[in-house]
Parts: sequence; C-alpha cells; structure tokens
Amino acid sequence: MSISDGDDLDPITCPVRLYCSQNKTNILELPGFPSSVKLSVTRINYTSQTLEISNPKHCLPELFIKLNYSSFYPFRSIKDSLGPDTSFDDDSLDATNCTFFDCSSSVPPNIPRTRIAYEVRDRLSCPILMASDDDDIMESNLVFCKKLTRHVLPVSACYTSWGPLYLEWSEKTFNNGCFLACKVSNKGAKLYESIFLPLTGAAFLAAILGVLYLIYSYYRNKGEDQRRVETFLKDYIALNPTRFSYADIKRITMKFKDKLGEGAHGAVYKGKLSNQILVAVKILNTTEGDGKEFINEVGTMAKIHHVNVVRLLGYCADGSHRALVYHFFPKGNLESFIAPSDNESFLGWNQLHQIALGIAKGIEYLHQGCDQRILHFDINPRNVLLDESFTPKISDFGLAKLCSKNRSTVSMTAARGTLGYMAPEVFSRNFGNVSYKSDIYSYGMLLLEMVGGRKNTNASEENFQVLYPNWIHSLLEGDDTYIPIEDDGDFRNAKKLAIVGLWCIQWHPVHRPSMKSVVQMLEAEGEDKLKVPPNPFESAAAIGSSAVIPARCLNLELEVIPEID
Ligand SMILES: Nc1ncnc2c1ncn2[C@@H]1O[C@H](COP(=O)(O)OP(=O)(O)OP(=O)(O)O)[C@@H](O)[C@H]1O
Repeated sequence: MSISDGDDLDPITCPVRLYCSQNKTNILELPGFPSSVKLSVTRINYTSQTLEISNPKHCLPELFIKLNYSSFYPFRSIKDSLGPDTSFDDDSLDATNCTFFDCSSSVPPNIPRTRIAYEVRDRLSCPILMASDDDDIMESNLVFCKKLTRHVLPVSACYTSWGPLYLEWSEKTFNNGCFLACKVSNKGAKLYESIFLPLTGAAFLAAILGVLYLIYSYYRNKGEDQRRVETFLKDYIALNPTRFSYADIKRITMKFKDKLGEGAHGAVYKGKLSNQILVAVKILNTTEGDGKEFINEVGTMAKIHHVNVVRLLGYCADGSHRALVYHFFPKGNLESFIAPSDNESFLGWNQLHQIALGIAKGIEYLHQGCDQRILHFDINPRNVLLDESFTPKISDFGLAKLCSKNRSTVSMTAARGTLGYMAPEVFSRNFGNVSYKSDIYSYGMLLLEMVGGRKNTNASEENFQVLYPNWIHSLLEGDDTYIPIEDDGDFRNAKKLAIVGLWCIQWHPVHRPSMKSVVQMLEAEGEDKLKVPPNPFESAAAIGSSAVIPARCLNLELEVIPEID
C-alpha cells in the first residue's frame, strides 16, 4: 500500500485515478470541469469488481455537476453492488440527460412519496438536485427550484443524490498503474482488519509458536533424557549413584503414574530411565532440613555393591524432596512366594534354599564386607526383592545403622524393625545388647517362615496357630507331615533351613551364629551333621501347653522394659 495525494500519478496517463490519501482513505479522482472531482471510496469489492462511492457531505450532485458521462470512464455506473444496469457493450442504455436544480430557496408544503420527494426532503442539507429526462418535474416539485445546467451522466449517477454510487470496473482497469488502492474504510472491513485479521494472525502465530514449542520441548526433553541416561551410565560404571532433580524424578516416574506400593517411609513408583533401564523410585515422606544427613547416608549406601543387596542407582535431594532410585525387580518381594495363595507359585525347596543362601550372603556382606559394619534392623520377607532369576536382593535401608566394625554393640534410642522379626534385645535392652546378632534373629525368623509358610498353605485354621519353633521341632523329629516333601532332597533342604533358622532365633544373642557360620551351614553338604539347637521357646511352650501362640505374636507378649542408655 502506498500513500499519496494523487500527484505522483500523471493526469495525462491517469485521467481517472485511485490512490490512498494521507488519512488512508481511497480517493477516486475523476476529470471534471472546471476542475477534477475527488470522490471517497468507501468499499472495494474485488470479487464483484465494484467500488462504492459516497460523499461525506451526502450531496453527490454538488460534485456530479462538474462531471459528465466520459468522466467516469473506464468505470460503469451500476444500480448497486450486485450488478450493472446494463452490459458493458451498450453505452447508450447507461447514459441519460441529467438536469441540475438549485432548490436552496424552495421547500414545498406537501411532499409526495416519490424518489425526488425524498431528495427534496433533504434539500436543506443538499440543495442541489438532479433529475433525468424521465422524471416528472411537476410531480417532484422541482418547478419551485432554479434550473442550473444539463449534461449527460451515467443513469445511476443521475439517480443518486446523497449516495452511495456504485461503479463497476473491468479486468484491465486496475492493471494500468493508475489505481493504487489502500484499505477500504468500511465498517466490516475495519472490523475484519482490526479484529479478525489480527486475531487470525495471532491465532496463526500462536499455532506456529505452539508447534515450535512442542518441537523444541520434544527435542529438549529428548536431550534431557539423553543427558540423564548418559550421566547415569557414567555414574553407574564408576559405581556412583546419580543425583537427580525433582523434575527428573517426575519425568522418570511419568508423574508418579505407576505405584508399586507403600512402606512406612514413603511410596514406591515404577519408572523408566530409558527404554532399557527400568527403575523403582522410593519417594521418602517429606523431610525438613538441608538434606546433608540424607546425602551422607546415601553416600554410604552407594558404596554397597553386592549381588544380594539392592544397588542404589540414584537419589534426589531437591528442596524438601527426597527420593531413592533402585533397579526395578519385576518379581516383587519374597513375601508373596513364601506363603503363596496357590501351590503353583511355590518355588520348590531347592530354589528356597538358594534364596536363603543369597540373603545370608547379602547380610554377611553388610556385616563384614564394607568399611563400616552396616546393621539392617529390618530383615523380613517384604524387604527381600527378587530379580528375574529369583536372585534375592536385600532392600530398604531406611532403618539401617552404620557402626564401627570393632564395636560389637550399638546404642539405640528406640526399638526399630518389624514385629515378628525383631530380636528380643531390640525390643527391650533387658534381653541383652543390640548388635549385628539382632539381624541374625530377624533372618532366623525369615527362614522359619520360609519353612512354615508351606505349612500355612496346606493347614487348617487350627494348625495355622501352631507355634513355629515348636512345630519346626516336631518337623525335625519327624512327627509332622504337613510340609510338602516330595523327595529326600526336598526334606534335606527344608530341614537344613529349619535347623539354621532355629539357631538364629536363639533367645540370647551370643548363642546365635554369625552370618559367616550361617552361610557355611547352608552350604555344607548333608543336614545330618547339623546339630538341632535347644527349643528357644521351650519355657513359653511349656507355659502354654496347648502351644497355640504363633512366634510373631509371642514377641508382642513380651513385657516392654524402658531403655536405660
Ligand atoms: N526395586 C523394586 N522393584 C520392584 N518393586 C519394589 C522395589 N522396591 C520396592 N518395591 C515394592 O514396593 C512396595 C513398597 O516397598 P517399601 O520398601 O517402601 O515398603 P515395605 O518394605 O513394604 O514396607 P516398609 O518400608 O515399611 O518396610 C513393596 O511392595 C515392594 O515390593
């Protein structure tokens, strides 16, 4: 769009010209006598190829008085925007003799309802009127007006007193360089241009920006995923845990979509580091503080690398958010395999024996294999996870305590662990000092449950309530028939687990074996050489001769004696 006053268009080559004025209105300038006439173009319709002409003063005759028929060339006057009066080829039908009257000093008393009459009504604002040869001068009361001049005009022009006038153009008209239109200032176009166009433009821009943002965030996320996996792999090879931001954790767990379960310290979610690396993310219950302690603890746990201990792959300490990232183990925890609801999930005695041995080796490593002795304090079947090949992995170090290897006992201000697996001395110091032997007790209970769990599935309600250790003793003496023993191998494995379990749950910590001895016992050929220990609950069993209290409940029966240190 170019803005001009029309002077840059040569009047010789462009006798009729259209240009965009300084106030951005299209002006159609027509050659007239004694000077050219400037008409306002209120609308340009490029589809129907029409112009709408009006005079801001609503008095076109004032302007038309200077024009004649040829002034309009190459335009044709039409009735309205819908179509021409006549075809382009028949000029004679489009022209008429048009007489101009000055009616400024005459207002007739009775105005008939004719076209001219309406024009008369507007005399005050537009005192010049036009009439064609076809108009009845009498009827239109023009007899009271002063006749000015008469010349040929397009028919429609002569019938238009206050506008608008419609002009039509042919194809080539706008291609001769004399027509440099700007925007047309009609209301619709204004609306279109001021609201719709900007809106569509904005929507289009927003859509483009949206698409660009999606592409950007896709590649950024992809880049971030890539970066995270690369950092992880580097850390993994260097045996270090990766530190993740909370945003990373959200992405890894797909906004905590798949919950695996919930423990005492927080919920566990399944996640993905990449398509190949599946993880379980434990979101610890909201904590306060700067997380230094947590990072120290994580740092120690990060050094634990054993095939039977869950390896910490990463952690998050971001504001008050704390999370731990582990490998994902599809078989879940050992609990569901110890007392499965259907016999088909029974892993077999050989497999159970292997699992028991794996757990023992994991605990032995924690007790002896690290710089510092690590006491777990929460060994139980739920904290043993199984990988695809049923290799056990000790998990959940939330209650673990680090202590110097040359200290045989540790101080604890509160009982910790899971009832039923908790050693008596952890429950109350009156039973002795807390030490690594407390983990041995928990492990012993786990072994007995592995053996006894089989009985639970086959037993009646009455048999279910048999005191484990007593029942295990009966088993060892050959009095029990509930255990699903199919061959000698089965019997030997079950018996071995039972004997080792009984040793581990000895009442007094000093009577319990170390994990090293446990591993040796489990690996030793033949269970015959293993001595059956005294029944640790003999006195309790004697008191309740009906022996209907399960071992787990027995712990609950213990009198709680407050801690002294
Ligand atoms: N790495 C993992 N792979 C697969 N499942 C897991 C993993 N870690 C934990 N889970 C599952 O998530 C659930 C919750 O585990 P979590 O260790 O928090 O609780 P818990 O051991 O059941 O209870 P608590 O923490 O009180 O001892 C359990 O069902 C557990 O089997």
